[in-house]
Amino acid sequence: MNQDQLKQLVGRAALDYVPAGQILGVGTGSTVDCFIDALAASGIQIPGAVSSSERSTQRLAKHGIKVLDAAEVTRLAVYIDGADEIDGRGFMVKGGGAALTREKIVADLADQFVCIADASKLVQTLGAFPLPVEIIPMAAAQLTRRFAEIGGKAQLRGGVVTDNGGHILDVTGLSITDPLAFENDVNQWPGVVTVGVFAHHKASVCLLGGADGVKTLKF
Ligand SMILES: O=C(CO)[C@H](O)[C@H](O)COP(=O)(O)O
Repeated sequence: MNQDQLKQLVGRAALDYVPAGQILGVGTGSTVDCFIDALAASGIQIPGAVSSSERSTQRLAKHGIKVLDAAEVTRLAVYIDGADEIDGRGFMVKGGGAALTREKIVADLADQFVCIADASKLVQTLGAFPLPVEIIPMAAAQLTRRFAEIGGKAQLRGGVVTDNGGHILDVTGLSITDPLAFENDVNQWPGVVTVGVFAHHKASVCLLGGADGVKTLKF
């Protein structure tokens, strides 16, 4: 199976976690696109979804799935989203699709984070994938220097403006051995909107698609 087929496989597997009759949190990315398509085809009835991006909102709406504002809900049982990297403890790097801030906001509303990913996303240590950081544009130069101080090389993602009007720095050269401390630390830097380490909002479950099918990792 190629990567696209694995994404479709885990997208379908995630249907088992959809709480019928309840509002669902929906992430962003190509794996989530597969999930949204599978959800629409499944016939599972939900009253609506809280979406983490304009991209997912459009796809949900295209399928006739009602999209609710985050302010309309106080709690979600389940949030389903992809990841750029996930480690053996459920800590993740996210934001390859530039939706990390809204993803963290929707994840914060949810009791359970179901990560759907192909097996290439499972890593020993976070950091090989360039770490996305949403920033206030004015802070780009100073934040680039701050990342350099901890061994990271930050590059502005050209031509990208997030759904929130922010910019994205992609940071290479990091080895994130303590994701909780790293997230705490970088979140304090002025100009950082959201760092793409999801440690405080880690996965509860990961459905990992590989050659042998879907493996369920619980954290
Ligand atoms: O964090 C994300 C978007 O901001 C995505 O979940 C992450 O980039 C994985 O994307 P894909 O499913 O396309 O591999």
